[in-house]
Amino acid sequence: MDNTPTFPATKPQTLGILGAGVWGRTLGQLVTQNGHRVEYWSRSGDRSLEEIVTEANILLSAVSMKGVASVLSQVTALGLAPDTIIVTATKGLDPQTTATAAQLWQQAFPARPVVVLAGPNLSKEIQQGLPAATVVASNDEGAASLVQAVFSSSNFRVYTNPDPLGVELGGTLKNVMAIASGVCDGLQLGTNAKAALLTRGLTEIIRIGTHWGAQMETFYGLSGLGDLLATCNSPLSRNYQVGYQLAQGKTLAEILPDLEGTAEGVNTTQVLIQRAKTLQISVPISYQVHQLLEGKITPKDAVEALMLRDIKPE
Ligand SMILES: NC(=O)C1=CN([C@@H]2O[C@H](COP(=O)(O)OP(=O)(O)OC[C@H]3O[C@@H](n4cnc5c(N)ncnc54)[C@H](OP(=O)(O)O)[C@@H]3O)[C@@H](O)[C@H]2O)C=CC1
Ligand SMILES: O=C(CO)COP(=O)(O)O
Repeated sequence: MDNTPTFPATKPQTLGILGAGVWGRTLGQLVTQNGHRVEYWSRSGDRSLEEIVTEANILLSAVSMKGVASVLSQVTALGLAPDTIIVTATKGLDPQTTATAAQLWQQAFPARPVVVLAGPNLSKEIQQGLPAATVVASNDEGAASLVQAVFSSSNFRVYTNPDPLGVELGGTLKNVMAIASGVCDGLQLGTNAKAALLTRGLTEIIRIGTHWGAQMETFYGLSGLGDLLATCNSPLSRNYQVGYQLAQGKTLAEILPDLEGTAEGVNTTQVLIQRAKTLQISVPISYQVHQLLEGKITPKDAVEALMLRDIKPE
């Protein structure tokens, strides 16, 4: 029996990748290896956004959250070809609206398929060709299947999912818990503490996500638990690095300039607390991370505050 893996055949696609940062270039590397054409757009690049948008069958945004609204308004002004599919790989919350990136893209292009790509995807490991898996989620099954075919390879196993909000929130909210995990390891609190933190952190993510309208089961998948485990247990994670260095006594102003790329969890925490307060959702771990990022408490204060909360059933 021939064990050569067979992947869904798809004719060569042209991907326009917005945001030639760490993740954009890593994703571009994956699809180039699969025989597809990639054109990058970056503010410092030599290709115009119009050129990239015009040529793309698939327009993939790997822009960090702080830039999504600006890029989106430029793309909206240009317009898209009728059959262009939008993929968003951003893991963040918009500071102005608290919306996710996919929600902003879908609001701007209501009749067009929007696919969310998220999973346990530390870029450096993927750049080394190490095996990984991810999820592509959309309300449009055909669009998700096409993106699945474009990215699938022997090193990158891609699953589809019909809950784009749950997939995106899993990847977004885990970054808050990654900061907390970095603090946990930076204070050398041990494996028991880390296990308790991740377990309660997943509960908090599910509470927020289902309140937001996502499906509970999505958070037990690759984009939820999977990405939580990868990000919270790796010094490759920028968000983990933020927490670890805060535990060592550094300030955010000292930490952020030295990071490679963007630690989305800093902005996500700020926006999440704002939204949780309005909606009165209990987010004890996120709240302590916020207090820490604001410089209002020390890492040890945060741990003590969580341990001394009123006792309750699990
Ligand atoms: N790195 C990783 O391991 C992973 C990252 N992600 C997510 O991908 C997203 C990007 O992360 P990452 O690539 O690491 O971050 P980087 O900081 O390396 O890249 C961010 C990109 O966003 C672009 N950008 C930022 N602001 C603007 C703006 N105002 N206008 C236009 N472009 C802008 C930058 O463009 P320019 O080049 O023009 O400056 C840059 O290409 C984040 O949401 C992250 O959570 C998801 C999975 C893995
Ligand atoms: O999203 C990621 C892994 O899935 C990358 O995590 P960081 O943004 O914390 O580096």
